[in-house]
Amino acid sequence: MVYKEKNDTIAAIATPLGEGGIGVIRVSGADSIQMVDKIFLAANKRALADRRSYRAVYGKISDPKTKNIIDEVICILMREPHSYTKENVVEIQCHGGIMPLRKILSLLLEWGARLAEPGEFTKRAFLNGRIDLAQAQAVMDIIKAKTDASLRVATGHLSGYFSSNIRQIRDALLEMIAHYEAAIDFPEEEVDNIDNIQVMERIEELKVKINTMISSAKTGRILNEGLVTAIVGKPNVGKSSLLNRLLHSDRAIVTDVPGTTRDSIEEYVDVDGIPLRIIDTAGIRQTDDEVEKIGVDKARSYIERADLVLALFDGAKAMTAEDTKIIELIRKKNAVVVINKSDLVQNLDESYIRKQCSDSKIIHISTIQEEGIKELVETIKEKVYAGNVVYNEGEFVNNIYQLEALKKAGQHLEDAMKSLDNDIPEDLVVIDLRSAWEKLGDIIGDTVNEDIIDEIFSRFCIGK
Ligand SMILES: Nc1nc2c(c(=O)[nH]1)N(C=O)[C@@H](CNc1ccc(C(=O)N[C@@H](CCC(=O)O)C(=O)O)cc1)CN2
Ligand SMILES: Nc1nc2c(ncn2[C@@H]2O[C@H](COP(=O)(O)OP(=O)(O)OP(=O)(O)O)[C@@H](O)[C@H]2O)c(=O)[nH]1
Ligand SMILES: [Mg+2]
Repeated sequence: MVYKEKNDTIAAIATPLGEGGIGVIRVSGADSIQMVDKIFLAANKRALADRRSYRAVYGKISDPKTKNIIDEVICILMREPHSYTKENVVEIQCHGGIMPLRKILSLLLEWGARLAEPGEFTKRAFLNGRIDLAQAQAVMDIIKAKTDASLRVATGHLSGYFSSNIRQIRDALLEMIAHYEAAIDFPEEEVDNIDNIQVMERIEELKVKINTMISSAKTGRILNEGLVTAIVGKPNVGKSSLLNRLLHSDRAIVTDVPGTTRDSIEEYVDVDGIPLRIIDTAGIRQTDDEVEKIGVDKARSYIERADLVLALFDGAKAMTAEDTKIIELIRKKNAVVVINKSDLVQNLDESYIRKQCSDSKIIHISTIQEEGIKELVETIKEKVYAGNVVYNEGEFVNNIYQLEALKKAGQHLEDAMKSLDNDIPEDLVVIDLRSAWEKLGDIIGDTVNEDIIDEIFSRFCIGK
């Protein structure tokens, strides 16, 4: 890789700004230890420069010019290459308020440090070879994770699980490329004759692996961003009650007046590790009320946009024209039919729903008695994980950048197969194989260009 980064000394506040127990300022670069020594006085008077790596040293930060003491702190010393960035790192732990943090940072800037860009510490960890690009992106996913499952995906990526799958495919490609190149360069020599059929079989295997990863991206995205779940149904069936039940709180207003919910409400909820973005919609019916009409239109558009629709019916009442309208709207969607109020005497004829929505599961619940909620949650989970051949969460593709690179790599392999099929000269096959190898390299940051790297790290937070 032809990518050079100045290794000047950078500093940033690494903890959120607010009131907290402790705040951390991070300094990284060749001069970081000498720089901190200028403003830090250890209780035992020894300079950090004389201390061994991975020491915590108690002392005070003061302004060398005014001699004013700013805060009492603990400094942690990590010498290169044994630190996060593989450079000399000092972390200053002060009291967690904005004044000590800002004053210490500005002193460091005054004494020669440069303010770190967002993600610059992790970028250095990447450029200095501690982690690859997929692992670096996982660091940010860990910080952003909101549920157990999304955290598991991210830690799987950070531990290199995902990257090693990519590396295996790349190694296999490189072996094929080398073989072909030897045959092209030394046609007279005793290079093993290449059996194209055998090569095609091996490419096919690699393509299956890539496609498996591509198909995991849908679940990966859901675990990262949340499953957009719309609760729809005619007025008064208990949509808002279900939202509240899943949220374990009284978020939405529930009354026995049909048409209570006028606008859609969106809430984020962790359902057994799966992040759901639940939308409680206005009951769908013919109405002359102008405001309610807008709600109904919105409900329709949510059915279109949602990843999953929970279609609610009132089990205690006979089917109405409004119910059949709902059925018509959800028939071809990824939907679960939920029949509510199972605690009451049942009057709903389900056979029509069963016939019309033959692909949808039907679940009976009572939001009041909390019946069937567990089964509903299990069904949602099954839907999220369905169709994945990958079972280890650390292998899920969870970002668009990786997905696009995988798709392009798959396309190049497809092209290589076509060329082989049509007896196109081997040097052209090699070009396709090499393009696929390069695209996979983008994912782990082996072949990727500088602009893309900058773009990726610019989305990180400050101090990371
Ligand atoms: N205080 C602190 N906590 C942190 C970090 C940090 O940089 N500082 N991390 C990041 O932001 C994460 C941990 N990641 C890290 C990864 C490697 C090394 C490191 O110094 N590795 C050395 C020494 C390992 C050893 O003693 O065996 C090495 O691998 O050579 C430090 C943190 C989360 N917690
Ligand atoms: N018996 C019984 N009543 C329920 C159940 N779930 C909801 N209800 C009642 O049904 C009525 C309507 O509930 P909501 O949650 O407001 O219904 P909604 O579908 O949001 O209604 P709109 O917002 O008007 O479209 C309320 O009186 C609830 O207490 C249930 O499981 N059993
Ligand atoms: Mg409602």
